[in-house]
Amino acid sequence: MISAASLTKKFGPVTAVDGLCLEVAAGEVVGFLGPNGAGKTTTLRMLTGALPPTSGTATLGGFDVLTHPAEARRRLGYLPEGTPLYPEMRVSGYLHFVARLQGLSAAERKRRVDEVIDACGLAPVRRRTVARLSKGNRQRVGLASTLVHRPPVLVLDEPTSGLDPAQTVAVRQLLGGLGGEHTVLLSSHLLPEVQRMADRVLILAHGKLVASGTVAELTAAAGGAAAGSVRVRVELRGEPARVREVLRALDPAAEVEEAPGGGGWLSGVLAVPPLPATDAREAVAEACAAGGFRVRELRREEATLEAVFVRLTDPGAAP
Ligand SMILES: Nc1ncnc2c1ncn2[C@@H]1O[C@H](COP(=O)(O)OP(=O)(O)OP(=O)(O)O)[C@@H](O)[C@H]1O
Repeated sequence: MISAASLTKKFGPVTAVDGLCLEVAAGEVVGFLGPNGAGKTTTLRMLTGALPPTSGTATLGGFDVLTHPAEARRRLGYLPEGTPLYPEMRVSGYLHFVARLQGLSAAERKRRVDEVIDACGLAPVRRRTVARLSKGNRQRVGLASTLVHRPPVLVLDEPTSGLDPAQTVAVRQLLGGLGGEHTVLLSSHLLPEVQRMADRVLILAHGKLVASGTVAELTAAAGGAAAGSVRVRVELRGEPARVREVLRALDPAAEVEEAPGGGGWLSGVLAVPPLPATDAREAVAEACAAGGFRVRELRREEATLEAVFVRLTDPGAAP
């Protein structure tokens, strides 16, 4: 539904996007992650036809965004960064205006504007001018304007950026309801957001795709990449030097420090290499029992998308 082939953009000496290839299938919700300056906005602008690439092609619903812009745009709802809105217009007037630009008939406009006002929770402010809206409501108007012509493809650049936590939750819920009916590509800095909403994640660094997969696939790969070992966290009580000695027998780099709350409890984090037919936690539990330590917590630490992101986009770790 969305596809890019060898998409490249150079701004003078800066290569913002470097030979990017991607595919988003119909009905998928894909999160687009990357640190500042990775090239996310530039990519989304090229995918939507807002910015011509230096080389490569982008298609929406099978239509090349440069050679068939009208067909491609009809299928697209694009929420650019910092939604441009007309501050002096009223909410419903603005949405009618956008619907007319999208070629909807008068009857369709009336029906669709009412529908998106309801779907986006804008009924209480429909008569307000855009200038008087909160940032969260302005963002909802931006989203409503991308949905008004029922586009199958949505490209959303940082849809929750700058919102307070309550507004973020509301906008996220709104976006959460869009999967299935729409194909969504959404950029974000917020890893938990992407972790919750996206079927699949693309990670961009230095203009190149460095990872693509489901959240589960990427986190599993990150866990495995740490020398195939499993990270285990344990909270225990024992003589600190002896605890260090026992845990470091399992992992020479085990970290041991005072646990939050004090009271003589220590916290240890260690990476246990793969053991034949034994769970890493069992090995730690056995070592603690043999050391005579009292254990109050023992758990496997799952790699988070955050860890994947840091590992893949860290300049020191970048390929
Ligand atoms: N119009 C432009 N002229 C020159 N350089 C640009 C232009 N737009 C973007 N760049 C450069 O291209 C690179 C990628 O920028 P881009 O805005 O696409 O990154 P991003 O991943 O969206 O970052 P952010 O998360 O900060 O929005 C950056 O080095 C940026 O400075």
